[in-house]
Amino acid sequence: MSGHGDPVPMISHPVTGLTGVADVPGDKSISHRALILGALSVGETRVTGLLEGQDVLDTAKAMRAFGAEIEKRGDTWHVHGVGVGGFAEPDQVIDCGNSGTGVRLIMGCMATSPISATFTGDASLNKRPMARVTDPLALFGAQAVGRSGGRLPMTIVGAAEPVPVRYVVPMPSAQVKSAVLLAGLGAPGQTVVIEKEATRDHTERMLRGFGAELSVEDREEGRVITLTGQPELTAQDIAVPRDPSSAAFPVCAAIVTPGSDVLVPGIGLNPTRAGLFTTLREMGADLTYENEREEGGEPVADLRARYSPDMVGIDVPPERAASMIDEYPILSIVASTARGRTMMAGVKELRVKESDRIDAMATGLRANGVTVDEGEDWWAVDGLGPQGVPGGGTCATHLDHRIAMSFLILGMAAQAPVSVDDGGPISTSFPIFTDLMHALGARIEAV
Ligand SMILES: O=C(O)C1=C[C@@H](OP(=O)(O)O)[C@@H](O)[C@H](O)C1
Ligand SMILES: C=C(OP(=O)(O)O)C(=O)O
Repeated sequence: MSGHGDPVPMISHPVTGLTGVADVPGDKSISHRALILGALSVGETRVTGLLEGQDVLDTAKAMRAFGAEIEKRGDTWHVHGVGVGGFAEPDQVIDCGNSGTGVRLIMGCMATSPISATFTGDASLNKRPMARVTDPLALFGAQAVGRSGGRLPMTIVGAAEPVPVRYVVPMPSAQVKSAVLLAGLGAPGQTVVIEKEATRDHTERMLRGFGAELSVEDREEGRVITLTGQPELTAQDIAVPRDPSSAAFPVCAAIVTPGSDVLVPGIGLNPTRAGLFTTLREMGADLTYENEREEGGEPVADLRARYSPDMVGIDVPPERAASMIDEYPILSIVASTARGRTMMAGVKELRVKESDRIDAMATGLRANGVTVDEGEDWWAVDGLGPQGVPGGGTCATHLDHRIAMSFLILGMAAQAPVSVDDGGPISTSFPIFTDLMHALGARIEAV
């Protein structure tokens, strides 16, 4: 359950000299998948470094409702799976809280079992589009009945005799790709998923790691992923790398706050996730990769970010969007303190996240004295230069963790404090955000 209680208004004051080491939590995408694939395996999967954010805790609860046993002992999460085809029918509604990843991946993995389940979420998740997942699940033989416009609450009746599917994903979405692949596990024969633009590939990497037969080919039609259904997945030991999407916040805070020097160790730099860091370096950020290495098959480095007073606006290449899709809110904050215009195109997916992120950021930036232009699939921020943003505004976060964290970082580098109406959702992905930023020298308070 999201457990989202009363709004938590917060204020962030201008500061200088953020310094220290920022140990950010585990990767959210990999944490969801570790629990789901553990539940679909035979044996005991052990997970360390799991993100204990509300989104992932809601996925753990859902996996228990389908029959997996999950418990934490010491620092390790133990998942006793039921095997592919072994899901039980839940006797309660599955509440995925605020999490698009949770609900869409779980719908996928139950859709080729002869069971039904009803899904719901919080006020944000219940506005988000689900037809993008239920359309391909119907091809396997599953049925979905939800609210109008394909919204939650929604019941999925799994296919009793699933057939394999060949599906071209119509939008750049790792959640849709993953839902189809997870459904493909329960269907006999080969399921083929084609994506025109590469999105985060954790599902493919982890399915292989759990023993599935899966191949990926780059062809003219796109990235062609072929999965052989009905495998026996084998339990694994997983060390979850730290989340680049969470690292983005202390990294960007250091870049915009005078006198800062922050080390963010052990960050996964999978190329399908690292677009923000490339973009920041192109804008002139003093951001270096130290101690580059491989961990669990993923490239990892310690990120060192220092105050960067010579940042300039750039055109962010649209083909980079999928590799930094969750980072546009915080990029727009950095852009507001750079010199010149930053153009962000090819980003209409931002309109269907926890909030309409273009609208939420544009409105909040304007309330703090920044000029923003926008169209359906693009937006542009006119930078005011270092310490040039007046600040002083209050920003609506619309149950969106990334909007809340982004504006709290603006407050550190603006001329006057910046407020958010609700910092509560931060705990969905980055429960230690406020403590971690305080340890670096930030001044964020609940008001
Ligand atoms: O697969 C995943 O773990 C995710 C995919 C992305 O969503 P879309 O697939 O909707 O782009 C991203 O925004 C989300 O935070 C996590
Ligand atoms: C979009 C996000 O998550 P989800 O889609 O899982 O709610 C996010 O964390 O920025």
